[in-house]
Amino acid sequence: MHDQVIDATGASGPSCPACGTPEGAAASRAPLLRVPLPVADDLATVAQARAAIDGLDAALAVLLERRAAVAALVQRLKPVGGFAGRNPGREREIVDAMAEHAPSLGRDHLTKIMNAVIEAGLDAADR
Ligand SMILES: C=C(O[C@@H]1C=C(C(=O)O)C=C[C@H]1O)C(=O)O
Repeated sequence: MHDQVIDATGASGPSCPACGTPEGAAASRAPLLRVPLPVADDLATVAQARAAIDGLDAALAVLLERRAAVAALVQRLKPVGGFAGRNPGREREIVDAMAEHAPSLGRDHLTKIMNAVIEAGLDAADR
């Protein structure tokens, strides 16, 4: 297992690495998510691999729920929200940034994954 710290913001200046909130009052309210990152080469059995998947999926579920809530906020804040306000340019930027963190998945797979994530988030925001 390896520690990997991801600066999810890409922003300069001091900010919370987990949420991008600039240092200050709001940052202290943001919970942190810390998860083990399994390495496939270290796993020898189906049971070990499934346990690793279960751990990753638990973290993914937390991240996806948070992401959907923040994406729903954007729908309320921007002039045209929901599916009508879909922004392919912004979605490409998201995939490009993610591809730097996941080079072995690559842009094509990430595009498929994020398309599903974004569509499900917009659908959830609609309800
Ligand atoms: C959140 C936004 O609205 C939509 C949803 C996106 C997302 O879930 O990341 C990205 C772009 C838009 O299609 C946005 O415009 O930033």
